[in-house]
Amino acid sequence: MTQTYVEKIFSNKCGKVYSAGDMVMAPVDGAMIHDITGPLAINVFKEMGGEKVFDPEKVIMLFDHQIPADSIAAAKNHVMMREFAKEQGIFNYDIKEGVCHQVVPEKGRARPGEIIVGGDSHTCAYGALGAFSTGIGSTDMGFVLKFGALYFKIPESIRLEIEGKFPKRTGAKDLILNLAGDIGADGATHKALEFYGGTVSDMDISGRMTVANMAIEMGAKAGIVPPDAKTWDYLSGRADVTPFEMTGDEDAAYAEVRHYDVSDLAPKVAVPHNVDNVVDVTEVAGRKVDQVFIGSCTNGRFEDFAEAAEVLGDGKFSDDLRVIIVPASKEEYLKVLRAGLVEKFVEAGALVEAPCCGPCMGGAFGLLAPGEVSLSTSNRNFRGRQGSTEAGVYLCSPATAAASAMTGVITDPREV
Ligand SMILES: CC(C)[C@H](C(=O)O)[C@@H](O)C(=O)O
Ligand code: SF4
Repeated sequence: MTQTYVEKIFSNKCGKVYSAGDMVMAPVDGAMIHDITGPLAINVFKEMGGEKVFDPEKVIMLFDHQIPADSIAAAKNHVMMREFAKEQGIFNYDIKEGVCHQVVPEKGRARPGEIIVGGDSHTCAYGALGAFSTGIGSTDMGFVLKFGALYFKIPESIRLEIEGKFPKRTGAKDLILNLAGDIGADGATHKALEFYGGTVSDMDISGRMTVANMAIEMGAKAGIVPPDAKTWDYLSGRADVTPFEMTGDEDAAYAEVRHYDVSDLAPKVAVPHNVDNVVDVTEVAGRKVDQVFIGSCTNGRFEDFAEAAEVLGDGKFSDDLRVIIVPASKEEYLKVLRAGLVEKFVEAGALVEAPCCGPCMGGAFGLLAPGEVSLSTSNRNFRGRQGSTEAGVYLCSPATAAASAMTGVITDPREV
């Protein structure tokens, strides 16, 4: 019998052969809570009569959205969660490590074949390491904290076969924006995306994280790259793992198989106010930008900043806009720092901030005024996402962001 990768994960975890569509109560290997949704989940846990969490070692707690506390309400949430962590014996990364979706993989807390849930929609990011990981609501999270398991309807998978070599200054972000444009914001609702093909094998873990991260922008429950040597390499020294082989069978009952060739891919931009509103950069080139944000769980890694730095060369950022650079984690921040990129970006005119979500969600800082335009390497451009509902957010790759930051208008990075 053949199975998709997702069907294999659930069958292994639940000890019986299951297929897409089946409802199962599956144990979770990890439950991530952060400063925004964590307090709600803890309240639900208590309302359910919860006294002790199912396993403190499997609960991952950190603060990333509003750090350091940007309001009294945020500070109170942090206090409440710190107390809960202490009382439950949960290790709390607090404000020290960075954005949840970077920190969880980095700390070796998402592994191939595991089922991980998180109180955040981009939890699908850990699919980059072959885990079935998905975002859940706070009521479900309260239940998970108590019981360590959750009802899942095993999703059907869409098999994506990606081939070809990325042309100059295009990469993982352009690919996933292209897929979002093609599949649409609800084209994969209740399904999982499974990524295969030479392009995906060649992609480093950073690129796979960019791709898996945005699966939810097509409505998908998960976006998964089955493990290979790169996955095990990334995990060695981070987690106690023994490599194994597991992949979706080619002739499994996929909802759909789609083929893509990236050899002719152009740098892509998602235009306000929807992620699937995707065009080639050439179509919007020349539009004025007020703020450039390079960071977030989608593109806040060393590889992303190295790409931006390569485009920047010895140049400067335009005086007509603000450039905000925020590494996604302490580990990534230190890599950027040690490579001399912080100095380079600061000299070029950027603000480099400590690891956090930053302007991505219009939470802590870097908000836009009415009429302003942001160019952002993050994953969402909904109306009001980064401040005023009268502002516009364009999404792009770090290369496009850097090229545009130098000119002050949306710029094709291939021309810099
Ligand atoms: C605050 C949080 C619940 C939210 C999410 O679930 O994704 C945020 O991280 C986002 O990116 O919109
Ligand atoms: S960086 Fe943005 S997308 Fe990622 S978790 Fe934070 S707010 Fe959500």
